[in-house]
Amino acid sequence: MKNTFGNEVTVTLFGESHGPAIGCVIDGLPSGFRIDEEQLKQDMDKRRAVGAISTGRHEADEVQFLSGVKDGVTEGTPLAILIANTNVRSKDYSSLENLARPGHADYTAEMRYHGFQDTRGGGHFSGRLTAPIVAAGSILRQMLAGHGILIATHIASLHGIEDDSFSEGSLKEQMELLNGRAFAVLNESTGEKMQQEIRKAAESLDSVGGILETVVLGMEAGIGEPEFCSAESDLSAAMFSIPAVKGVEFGEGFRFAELYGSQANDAFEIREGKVVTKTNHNGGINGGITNGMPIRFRTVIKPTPSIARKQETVNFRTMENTEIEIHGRHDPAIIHRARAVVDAMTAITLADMLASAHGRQWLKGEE
Ligand SMILES: Cc1cc2nc3c(=O)[nH]c(=O)nc-3n(C[C@H](O)[C@H](O)[C@H](O)COP(=O)(O)O)c2cc1C
Ligand SMILES: C=C(O[C@@H]1CC(C(=O)O)=C[C@@H](OP(=O)(O)O)[C@H]1O)C(=O)O
Repeated sequence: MKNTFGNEVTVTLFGESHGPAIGCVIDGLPSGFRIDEEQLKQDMDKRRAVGAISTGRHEADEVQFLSGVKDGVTEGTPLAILIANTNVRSKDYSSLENLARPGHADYTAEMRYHGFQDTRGGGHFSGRLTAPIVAAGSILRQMLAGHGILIATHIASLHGIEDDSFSEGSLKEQMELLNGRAFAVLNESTGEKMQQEIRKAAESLDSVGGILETVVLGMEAGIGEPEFCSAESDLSAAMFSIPAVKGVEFGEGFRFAELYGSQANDAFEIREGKVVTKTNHNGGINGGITNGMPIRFRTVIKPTPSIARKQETVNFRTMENTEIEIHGRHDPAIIHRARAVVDAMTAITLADMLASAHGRQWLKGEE
């Protein structure tokens, strides 16, 4: 099983949705970093399910440190995080046994694990496994913040409803605003419409998806590798590790296809003694290496696969065609919760890249 991400700083995930607990082990951390547990709780709360726009499976998502932390300070040894599963309802899955939920991982899990997988609540494939990712990401994001690196994500669009765009002049203020919001939109009245759209989908026994847009400010130039471990490859590998992510694009992304080179290029200039670009169509990365401009990428989150409508499927043990009706507790949209996971995976990836360049102790603010 390949459940470890990273090189210098690694995060290993474990657990199943209906097991006793889920968690992760973070290795390669610097020693002597004081974790802001209040900030950690706020980050966990951004992913937690609340209200009618999320799954009815509400959990406290309380983070327990099993090792690697003494008196709130990292020891530099493996930091093990445990989050208890306290609200499982496994009977929801008894009528679904051996049926492949369309869009979910039940059939591929069967092919990969030969009948020994636990598919209840999505098993190891569950969105639930993103809770420890957010915990690990929060700790690393706190370290990056000490170096002036700021990460923020908004719901750029949800089922066709578009949020306002980031504006170059007030990027930092917009990012701070987003990080303080439970529902990550720049325009709150658009946010209301999006939440209405999620409730509408749930009422019609359906689900919706959308696009998340992430910006990273304060990332230095010169980080990354030219080909295989390019900044784009590492960040997209991180994004594709998040369940329900089906596409990632940097800068103008697929819109580059419609542009001339003269429109796609970012002209350079010297501003206050620094090399900058006048535009940022390339999303802060050239040749796989950061260029010091804000990193900008978009991630598409598909509609939740488990919907209550009747669907066609198969029983993969009896090899018969059949129909499936899913009556459990599911998110009518994943996107507003996935935003915290995208931020976390961004922090994990950038912390790993920076620790590879400068050494792990640099992360806590030492050269
Ligand atoms: C935060 C979060 C919550 C999720 N909630 C659900 C859910 O309630 N029901 C569901 O069927 N899938 C949910 N998913 C998505 C599935 O886990 C995912 O679609 C499935 O594992 C198949 O993987 P794939 O979509 O990447 O191919 C969630 C994902 C995330 C990130
Ligand atoms: C519990 C969470 O989401 C779960 C993700 C999920 C899936 O298939 O991904 C299926 C559901 O699990 P259950 O059927 O046990 O309620 C969701 O509730 C969570 O994200 O914390």
